[in-house]
Amino acid sequence: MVQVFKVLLKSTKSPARAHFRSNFLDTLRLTVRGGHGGNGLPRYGGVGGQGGAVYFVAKEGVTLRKLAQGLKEKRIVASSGEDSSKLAIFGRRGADQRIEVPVGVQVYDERQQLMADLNEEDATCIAAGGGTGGCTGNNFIGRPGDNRTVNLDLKLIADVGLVGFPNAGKSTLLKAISNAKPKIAAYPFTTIRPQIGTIEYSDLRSISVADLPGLIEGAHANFGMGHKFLKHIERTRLLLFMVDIFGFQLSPRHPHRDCLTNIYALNKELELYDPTLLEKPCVLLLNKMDKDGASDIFTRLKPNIKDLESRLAECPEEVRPSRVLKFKYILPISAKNSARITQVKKQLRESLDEVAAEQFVADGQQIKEKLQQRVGVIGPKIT
Ligand SMILES: Nc1nc2c(ncn2[C@@H]2O[C@H](COP(=O)(O)OP(=O)(O)OP(=O)(O)O)[C@@H](O)[C@H]2O)c(=O)[nH]1
Ligand SMILES: [Mg+2]
Repeated sequence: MVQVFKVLLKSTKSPARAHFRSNFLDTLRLTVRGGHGGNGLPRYGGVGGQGGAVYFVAKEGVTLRKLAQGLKEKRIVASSGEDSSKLAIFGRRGADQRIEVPVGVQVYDERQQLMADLNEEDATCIAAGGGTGGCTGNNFIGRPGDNRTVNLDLKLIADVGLVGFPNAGKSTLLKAISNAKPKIAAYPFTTIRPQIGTIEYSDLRSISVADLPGLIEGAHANFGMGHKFLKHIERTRLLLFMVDIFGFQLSPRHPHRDCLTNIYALNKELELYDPTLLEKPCVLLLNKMDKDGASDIFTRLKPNIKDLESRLAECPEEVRPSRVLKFKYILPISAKNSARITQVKKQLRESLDEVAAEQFVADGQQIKEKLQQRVGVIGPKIT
């Protein structure tokens, strides 16, 4: 495996290397400690102040890089509670440490257990609680606060996630349909960090689209920082697959794969990373239709792309998925010439509405089942 990765690194020149060196920060490890509880005063029954807590608050506009740069050290300690004294029988509570983190951060403890998913503005979680102040229950000796290492893992939240191999034209499309201004170039790995663009509709509705760096085969096994990017797909509601109608070849050392095989290969990467991703609603765009010969390829492959099962047996084994994707729509486009861009926008909106309607029905069903369980056998039947 390592060997394959080395070959891959060698064969993909500077842009790929830039990709691997990318310093986009989407994880951050911090040590957090709640303040120590103040001591009580046994003679007077005085209670020590509670130690301060370290807590995280999700805020738009904050990035993990800014957060890391703003911290003096990666250890955040809240203040201790004050001891009880003759003049202050109830010791003052220690000051909290309030840390702003980006919206979309998940907080994990040292055992990789999820502590909190801060997926909306102002969502809050206590990372380390303060120690109790000294009182009768603890012989008037203040307790230490929680002390742990936490991992902040940022997963972007967007309505739509763009998925494809490098150079397919994902960023070109994002530029054409949204307010984003991504870098576009004729070599793989131009996009080295996820970027979100917003599509504005005339009725003031807006949809967010995440442009993700191109995947490579083996991304599921973390080649090409695959996990770093695949994880962002998890939180999108719709996957927008994009392939070059002429196929793709990562480097002369790699096989050239036609458009159909690339669809299978993307399918397989997602399946290996997390098979539940295949259940997400998805749309397929076949790009670069402006180039000579594109229509012929499209006409030839269209029936097979529509029914991915039909040629699955001929797909090379290393990229053959065990379960194929079911696209809601398949659209041939030219992102560069903005051909069929209006249709893409329309389809994305319609597909998201369908997803929302399906979710609504599913939620309703779930509520009904819960009510049914509560009412039990003696209650009225809910229809
Ligand atoms: N002819 C043609 N070229 C296109 C089209 N869309 C994109 N390109 C070209 O394809 C190349 C790659 O485009 P990008 O938008 O950077 O591709 P990408 O998928 O974002 O690539 P990565 O960021 O490396 O994953 C650029 O040279 C684009 O000008 C298209 O519709 N037609
Ligand atoms: Mg790009």
